[in-house]
Amino acid sequence: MDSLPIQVNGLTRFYGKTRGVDDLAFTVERGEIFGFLGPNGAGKTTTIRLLMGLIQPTRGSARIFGLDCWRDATAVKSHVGYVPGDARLYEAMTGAQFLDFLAGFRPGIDPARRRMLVERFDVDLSRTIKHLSKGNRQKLALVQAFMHDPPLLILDEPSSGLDPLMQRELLTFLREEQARGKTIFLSSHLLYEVEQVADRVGIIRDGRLVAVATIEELKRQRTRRMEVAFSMPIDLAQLASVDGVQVLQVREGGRWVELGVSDGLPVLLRRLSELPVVDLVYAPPDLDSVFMGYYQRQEAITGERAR
Ligand SMILES: Nc1ncnc2c1ncn2[C@@H]1O[C@H](COP(=O)(O)OP(=O)(O)OP(=O)(O)O)[C@@H](O)[C@H]1O
Repeated sequence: MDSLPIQVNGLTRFYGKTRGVDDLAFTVERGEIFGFLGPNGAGKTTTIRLLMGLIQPTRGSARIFGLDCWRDATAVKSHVGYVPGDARLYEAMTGAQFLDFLAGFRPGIDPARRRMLVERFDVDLSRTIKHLSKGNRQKLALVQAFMHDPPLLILDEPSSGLDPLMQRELLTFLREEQARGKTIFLSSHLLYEVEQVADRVGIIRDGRLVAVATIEELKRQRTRRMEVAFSMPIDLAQLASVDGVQVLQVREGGRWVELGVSDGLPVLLRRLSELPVVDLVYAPPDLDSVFMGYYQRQEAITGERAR
């Protein structure tokens, strides 16, 4: 298998008149973790369903290891571990029966690997699936995707429903799989999650790819929000003069400020340490600030052209 794990070209899918995704183009290299980021309804699940050959493109193509995702869908599936966004499992089976059932289609599964995954993700195999909580179903969906040890993992919001501890465990596991040479396509609407593991990200909004960037580039684009409360009004100039810091809002007569931090955190912290801080919230990086960065840059480019 010399071909790229994923190669997408002009990929377009409409649902009647509704745009699912429009003219997507990107590749995923062997051995990388590629984050696929976008808000709800952006087109992540549509893209993944096209990759898995579950729906047909309106135009364009998607290839996995050189195979056409629609025409060669059966062959594609044997190379991929897939966690669907809405894990619809066989309700009447127990977890163990479900894994046995799937193993029937995928000969050669190593029982030790299956046991390791069940333990690691702490899956209760004895209960009927319809009686499992959302998180426990999700964990079972992870085990079935990783069980046959495929070279490519396609994961549609795999951490949804998992508690924070298990979310972290999943990210650790993905890094280990990458170290074993696996390629991972990870969709998420959580920037801070993707930032922890991905090498590159594709950002999708309203069905269109806004950008493909390395994590370093992405981090340069985004701003994080910080709220700081003080015991008395402060001189804002001390904060506003830090490079990479913007004062977004001031309330309570200068005793509460909201800052946008794109750079300069160490300098900012030194300044704050000299001020009468009583409380501080540093929000996780969010997707909106990334979009803002890209739109501002886009406007700057188009503005320059118009001049
Ligand atoms: N079966 C369908 N029929 C009609 N429209 C659909 C269908 N599936 C998706 N869409 C539409 O396509 C667009 C992209 O949806 P998609 O589910 O791919 O987004 P998403 O990024 O996965 O969002 P979420 O995170 O909410 O699952 C949305 O406008 C959605 O309403």
